[in-house]
Amino acid sequence: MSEQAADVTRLDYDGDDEYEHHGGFPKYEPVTPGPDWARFVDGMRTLQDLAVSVDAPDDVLAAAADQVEKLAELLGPHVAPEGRSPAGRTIELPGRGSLLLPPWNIEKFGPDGVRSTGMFRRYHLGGNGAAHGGTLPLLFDDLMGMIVHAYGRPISRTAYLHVDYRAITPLNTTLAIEGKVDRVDGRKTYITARMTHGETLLAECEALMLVLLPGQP
Ligand SMILES: CCCCC/C=C\C/C=C\C/C=C\C/C=C\CCCC(=O)SCCNC(=O)CCNC(=O)[C@H](O)C(C)(C)COP(=O)(O)OP(=O)(O)OC[C@H]1O[C@@H](n2cnc3c(N)ncnc32)[C@H](O)[C@@H]1OP(=O)(O)O
Repeated sequence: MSEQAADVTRLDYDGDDEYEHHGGFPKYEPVTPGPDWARFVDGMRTLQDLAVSVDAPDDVLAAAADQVEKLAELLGPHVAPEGRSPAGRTIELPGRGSLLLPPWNIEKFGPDGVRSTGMFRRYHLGGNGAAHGGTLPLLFDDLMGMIVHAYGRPISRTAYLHVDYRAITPLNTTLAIEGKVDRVDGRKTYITARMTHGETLLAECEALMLVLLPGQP
């Protein structure tokens, strides 16, 4: 892997210390990139699905690996510090344009809560057709972050996230996730959320989010 790709894990590699902070977080602002960004992210999601599902002959894999290496070379020089890539900041795209996040769309965003709908895909398969158990806390954790933000509190850290799995979560089916702030106590924000498939409750979640102290990582 190139040196540029390794830089993804460094938050300050360009030496820029002019961010505004929530605790130690950089300032995140929504962006509206051009249509090629949406096309790129969508294509990468298809590749994620394929990468975990193909059983291809060696010559096909060799050709695919060649192209992947070329793509990494093309993109490597364009790595940006945290908070500067459109990934995670393109609100109108599924998963805010971040491949880390499942491709869900925000439908409601306000002080009375956040709701989003979407589906888990082959990439998120756990076993026997159901979503991997780890993908639900991922989605819930991100939702909690958005709920805190929508409530008007500074970006906070998850102190705990408790998930109760109530029913098997299907793939390739539109599901909903919704949550709201239950109570605030100083730095502490208590939030509850649920994931549903129509009338069926799939999972419930309770979280405690803590406002960070100045400079806290
Ligand atoms: C990206 C957006 C761009 C576009 C913008 C627009 C839209 C987007 C909207 C929003 C943004 C979306 C997403 C947000 C982005 C990021 C979210 C990041 C979320 C995370 O990145 S998540 C990572 C996993 N998370 C951790 O990696 C935490 C590791 N951990 C710690 O960093 C510390 O542990 C910490 C800070 C949690 C606490 O440490 P600390 O020293 O500050 O505080 P302390 O321990 O004193 O606790 C103070 C009081 O909380 C109570 N308390 C604490 N922990 C508790 C527990 N577990 N259970 C019960 N009570 C607890 C104590 O009992 C005490 O209570 P009391 O005051 O009553 O005594």
